[in-house]
Amino acid sequence: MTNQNVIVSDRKPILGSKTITVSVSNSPLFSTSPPTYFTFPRRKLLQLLESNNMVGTPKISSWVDSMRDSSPTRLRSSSHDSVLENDDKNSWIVRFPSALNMFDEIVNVAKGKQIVMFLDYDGTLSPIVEDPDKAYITHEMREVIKDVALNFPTAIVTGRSIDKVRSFVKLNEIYYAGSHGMDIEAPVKENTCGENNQGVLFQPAREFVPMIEKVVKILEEKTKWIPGAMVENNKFCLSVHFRRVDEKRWAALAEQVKSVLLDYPKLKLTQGRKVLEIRPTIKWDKGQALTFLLKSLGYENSEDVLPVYIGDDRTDEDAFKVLRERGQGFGILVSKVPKETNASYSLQDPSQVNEFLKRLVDWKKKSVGEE
Ligand SMILES: O=P(O)(O)OC[C@H]1O[C@H](O[C@H]2O[C@H](CO)[C@@H](O)[C@H](O)[C@H]2O)[C@H](O)[C@@H](O)[C@@H]1O
Repeated sequence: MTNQNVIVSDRKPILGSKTITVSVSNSPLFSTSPPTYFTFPRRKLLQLLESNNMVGTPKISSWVDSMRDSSPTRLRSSSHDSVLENDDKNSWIVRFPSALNMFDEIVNVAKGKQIVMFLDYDGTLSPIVEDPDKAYITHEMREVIKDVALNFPTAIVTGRSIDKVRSFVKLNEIYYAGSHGMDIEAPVKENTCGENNQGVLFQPAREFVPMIEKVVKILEEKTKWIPGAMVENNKFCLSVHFRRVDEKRWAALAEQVKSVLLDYPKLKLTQGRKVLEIRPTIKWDKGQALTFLLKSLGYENSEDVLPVYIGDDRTDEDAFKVLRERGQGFGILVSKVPKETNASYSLQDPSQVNEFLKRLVDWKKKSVGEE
């Protein structure tokens, strides 16, 4: 059986449907001429094609390559020329200058406009740590987010579940967009009886919750023999962490995740920082969540709004891209190393994010005092 004999009729159905139609001609396995069309159960056909090296889905080795490079794509530089690497760094910081150094320019643009603040959580408000359950924010960071929220509409946009991120942030005054924006809640308000009302605004992937729960259980079972692997249920999506897995076992982990995905064509894979993220194939991401929130706040077509999004991860690029396309507001990438990005400015780490937010609050208070 050779590659020339079997043509998968369309690439897309490989990802999305239970069966795949192929055309077959002059194959030793199916000797038919003229070409004949067959429809196969998806999983069976993919296994057959894969075992014959004939399928276009990425091989485990390319999964592992991408896991190795699992922060947002670094700028490639010549492996043998460290001067070029420095040049890359210098030209990168010129293209994406520090938001602290450019603070005056930023607030100049903000004059007379309503800033709306969007903040990613992990790697932006809290430093990246080995144990995802211990990604706490500092007291200082909590205080400054609270101040930001008192001065500007503020949302935390995260891959985590809202419950989890709320347990870290412990603030009621802000919007939360959890599960990569697939779960959006308004600030908690106390009703007349003194009870807290949590306002769910949008959940475009509600029907996926049972599927995610099932896949979490399956993956926990399938990865429990891999030391350090951890599966996190993010409600409308899930994460398979490999930060604490020995690199020698990354291929094995990828195999397990890939085998599960074959059974769930309505789920897709994305990647974050040392994490494989599995989520519904629906067209919804942090960028769409940002657009949704601006609309909910009444700024859909406003000229007088300045959305600012601060984030560190690949998934934040969807929001940076939306801002670039709107030609309104800007993204700030949190990174110590040059990376491909749609952001406009950069900050190095959560402590610089803290400083930037503080300066923004001080500027706002001062400008209100001057009015
Ligand atoms: O959108 P985010 O708020 O950035 O969430 C993305 C993922 O963040 C978390 O994982 C990352 O942070 C962990 C704690 O520092 C770290 O151990 C892990 O390696 C990082 O990938 C979170 O646990 C994931 O569920 C989110 O998808």
